[in-house]
Amino acid sequence: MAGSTTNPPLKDELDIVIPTIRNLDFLEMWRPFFQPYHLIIVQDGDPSRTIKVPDGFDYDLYNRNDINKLLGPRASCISFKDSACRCFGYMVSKKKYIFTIDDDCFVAKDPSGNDINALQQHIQNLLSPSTPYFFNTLYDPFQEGNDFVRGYPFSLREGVPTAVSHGLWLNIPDYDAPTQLVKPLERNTRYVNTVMTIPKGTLFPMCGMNLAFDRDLIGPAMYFGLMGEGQPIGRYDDMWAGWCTKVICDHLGLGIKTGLPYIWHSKASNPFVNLKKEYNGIYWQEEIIPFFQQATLSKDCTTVQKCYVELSKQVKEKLGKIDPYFTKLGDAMVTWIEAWDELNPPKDSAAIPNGAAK
Ligand SMILES: O=c1ccn([C@@H]2O[C@H](COP(=O)(O)OP(=O)(O)O[C@H]3O[C@@H](CO)[C@H](O)[C@H]3O)[C@@H](O)[C@H]2O)c(=O)[nH]1
Ligand SMILES: [Mn+2]
Repeated sequence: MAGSTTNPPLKDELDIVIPTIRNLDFLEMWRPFFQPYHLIIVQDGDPSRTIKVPDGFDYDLYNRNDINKLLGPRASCISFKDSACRCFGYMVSKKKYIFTIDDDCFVAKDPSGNDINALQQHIQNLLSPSTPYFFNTLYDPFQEGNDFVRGYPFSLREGVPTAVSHGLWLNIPDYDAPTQLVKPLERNTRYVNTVMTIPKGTLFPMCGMNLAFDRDLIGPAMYFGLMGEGQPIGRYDDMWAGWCTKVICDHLGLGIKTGLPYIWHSKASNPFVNLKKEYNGIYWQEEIIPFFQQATLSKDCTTVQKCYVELSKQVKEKLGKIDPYFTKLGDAMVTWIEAWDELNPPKDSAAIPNGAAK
């Protein structure tokens, strides 16, 4: 195990958010990298269960009683019995950056056999610009030992601020249930040493298990929707957040990167249980994707909150006809923003509303 980082980057500006229904022994493997940072643990399921956190970590733990107490009636927008509950951690954080990781994700090794400090790579991704307007064929021009290739317009080489860093996974890939059922033994052994900006106008399937983002730039868009108990859909929490986030990033001129870092995903969840959770999503997304591909936001939408509320109206209007669920979801999107703004008032009257692009 690599030695702990002597000078942890963004130590006081980043929270690590972990949704959990398990114990948190996985933190032992991450200790050298995570110990300097504050953890926000969102305990899902039965609040009377005690989740044991290994000694030596600085953390806040929130269970369902805490969520209900803090948000009151607005707690209805936070999912129960689904990893979507993690977005509560994004809302209560007071830091500029968030890294979220699942409790069955461990430290992976790079091809040289070194432990990968996923957090450090995410921070590097977030602190360097994105290039959504023109594709660099040598991939991330800001990566050490790389640059823009011939023909890349110099007027575009400054790039745009990076709002999201989407990491990947070795071992158990994030497959949907049908794929998992037909390929139960498939493991991802491919380590691709690159980071890419997702081009403007292109959606992507955002996975929440190894994800980091800039709260000030895009936080209010990171709502993981209504999933789990009482809802007709599950395991589309991160997908929904990713589609809303990408439309808003494109509108506000922000970037999203995918690729490094890798984590080692250790546990395959039950494909039959997953199929029950996903089946509506698999069917509905054939209409949801065109909705997001065609979504446009007016020029008055100058903050993430305004974009998000505008999007919620379109969700109700255009997706509400698929199923009443989307009307409920559209309302929950507004409740989320109300709760976000109540917990995250602008720092001072002159400040740009939280979540607005600088
Ligand atoms: O009801 C629940 C179930 C799980 N959690 C916590 O959420 C993460 C992910 O759980 P798990 O590893 O079992 O799920 P996967 O099928 O591997 O991954 C899915 O979860 C999402 C990504 O995070 C996405 O939908 C899929 O990739 C763990 O930390 C569980 O402890 C929960 O809080 N509540
Ligand atoms: Mn998992």
